[in-house]
Amino acid sequence: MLTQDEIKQLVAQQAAQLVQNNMTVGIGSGSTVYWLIMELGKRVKKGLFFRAIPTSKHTASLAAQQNIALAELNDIDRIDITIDGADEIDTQLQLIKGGGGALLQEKMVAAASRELLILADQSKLVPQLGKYPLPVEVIPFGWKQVQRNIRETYNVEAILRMQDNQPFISDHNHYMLDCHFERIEQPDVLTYELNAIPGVVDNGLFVNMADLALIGYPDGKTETMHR
Ligand SMILES: O=C[C@H](O)[C@H](O)[C@H](O)COP(=O)(O)O
Repeated sequence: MLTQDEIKQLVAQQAAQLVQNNMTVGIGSGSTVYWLIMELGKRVKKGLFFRAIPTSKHTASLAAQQNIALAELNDIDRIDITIDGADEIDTQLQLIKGGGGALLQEKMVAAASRELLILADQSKLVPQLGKYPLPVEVIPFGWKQVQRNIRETYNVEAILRMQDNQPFISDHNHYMLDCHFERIEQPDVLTYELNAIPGVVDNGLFVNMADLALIGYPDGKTETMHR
């Protein structure tokens, strides 16, 4: 039986084979994507050339260490494929992302992509989104008003994410509220409502964005899901 980390490596190895010469590729963030970057680094060493649009500072730095060519989202027209992880995936391939704090750039890069492929181990598959606390990225000014608004509107806990006893700061200098919905009945409605609250920058629901998901299992099998 494979460990969770070995499953992440397995799906990353398969996904890395999809990258072809001269493609423009969005590279997600997180521990699954770490293995993707390592695999792509090996292929770059053997002569593969592609442009990567990173979704976080951390991904940019890992990719640079692997000699992967980086490009800015502003400098390209369309991205051929983006490969990313997720915190939860439902059967319709709706997602919760942002557990690592990178949801804003991830969503922008995904939106500019012809195809979004999600890599995950089976523990991320859920019948309904919401057990994983939904990250909501907010500007620091007046963030408690956003917290109060979410608490009162939805009767859920919205907890300020902390790191080293300080508020967690995203790559774009925002705070993160982790919202314990437990059950999200209508992700399409919720994402719209949350993003309409003044002070919210974006939230971790990725609705109708993923085209494919590659799911890995402890027995070493993988499954491709389509939306
Ligand atoms: O902000 C982080 C991203 O949305 C990640 O893709 C997500 O948290 C999954 O990360 P991991 O592969 O480490 O479980």
